[in-house]
Amino acid sequence: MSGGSELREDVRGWFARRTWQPVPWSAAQLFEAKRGQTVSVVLPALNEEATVAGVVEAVRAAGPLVDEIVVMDGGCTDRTAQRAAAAGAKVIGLAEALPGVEPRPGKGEVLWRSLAATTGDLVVFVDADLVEVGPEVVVGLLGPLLTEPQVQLVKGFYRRPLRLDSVEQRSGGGRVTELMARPLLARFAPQLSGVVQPLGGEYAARRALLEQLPFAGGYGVEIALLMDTVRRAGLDAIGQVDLGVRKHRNRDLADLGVMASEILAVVLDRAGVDEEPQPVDLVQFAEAGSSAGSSAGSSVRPEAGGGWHPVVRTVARSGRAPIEQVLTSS
Ligand SMILES: O=c1ccn([C@@H]2O[C@H](COP(=O)(O)OP(=O)(O)O[C@H]3O[C@H](CO)[C@@H](O)[C@H](O)[C@H]3O)[C@@H](O)[C@H]2O)c(=O)[nH]1
Ligand SMILES: O=C(O)[C@H](O)COP(=O)(O)O
Repeated sequence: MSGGSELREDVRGWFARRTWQPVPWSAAQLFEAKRGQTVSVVLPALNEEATVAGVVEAVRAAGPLVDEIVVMDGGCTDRTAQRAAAAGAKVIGLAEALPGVEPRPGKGEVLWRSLAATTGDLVVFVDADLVEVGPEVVVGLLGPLLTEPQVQLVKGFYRRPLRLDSVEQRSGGGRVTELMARPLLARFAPQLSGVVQPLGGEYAARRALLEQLPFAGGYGVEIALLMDTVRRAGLDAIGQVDLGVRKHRNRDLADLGVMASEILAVVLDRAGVDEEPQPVDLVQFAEAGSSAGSSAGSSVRPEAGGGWHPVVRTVARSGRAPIEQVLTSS
């Protein structure tokens, strides 16, 4: 292991200027600072019936700071939509958000379409699988946007417990962040290495920025937004706030392998290394009788036989052009 180097000067300066810990604003102060601006909070949700209502209630507790709460139904087959609506959110389906544009799978697609389904000048994204969450998520993320005109994108950061098989470790979450995203940023976008949680699903931005950025289709969406924002607007357009502790549904390693592959493809694209990537067959291994990953979006083709067998999951990079191009042409 190597170590002991200094933080880059640009990163050290940015971290000092653009990191807020702890969050210094109250909801009431920020409500005053809105001055006519409106706020939409978007919860992307794919089968989150166990948690979505709790997240909606947490956002509602931010009071009049928030003008609309939209749960984007990413194709749920459970009771997410009913529970979100009962908790007070507007629920919008993918096709409804952008009629005439065929929906594609993936989280980035859900977020991209949410821009067509909402109107706020400021847009806050909060994952729908969070547990033990409160209004400070929204308050914290809006603070820099409402008080620092130069800031355009605000990422949340937190301590991340890891909860597997009903056992909770105090930290250890953010496995893809530590093993894939951070090493990739160090190599291809080191000016972003001061971002504590580059993959975090809790962030806010000015609509004017989001509508002008392309959106990666799957789980590459967050790292792409970071890389595209810094290229377009510079490091000081990004801020980050300490949101305390974040607990969510921790996926299994096989699913995270797919997520990591999607992130790799997006970073290589943005870095100009692999701008026209072909779909990749990610080969993972499962023991007979177990399931290697369970999420939708990738093809799973277990081979016959006992013992260990390969499971092939195809990872294709997809993405959308800036939504302003769609909205202005329709
Ligand atoms: O096709 C999808 C996939 C996910 N989601 C929703 O998006 C949120 C986050 O998805 P999840 O699968 O729980 O992601 P994580 O394992 O938590 O991954 C982390 O890292 C990802 C890559 O940066 C981010 O997209 C996530 O927000 C971030 O929490 C949840 O509300 C999902 O229901 C969709 O709506 N559609
Ligand atoms: O952000 C990440 O690194 C991935 O979502 C994985 O998170 P987890 O290790 O907390 O499940």
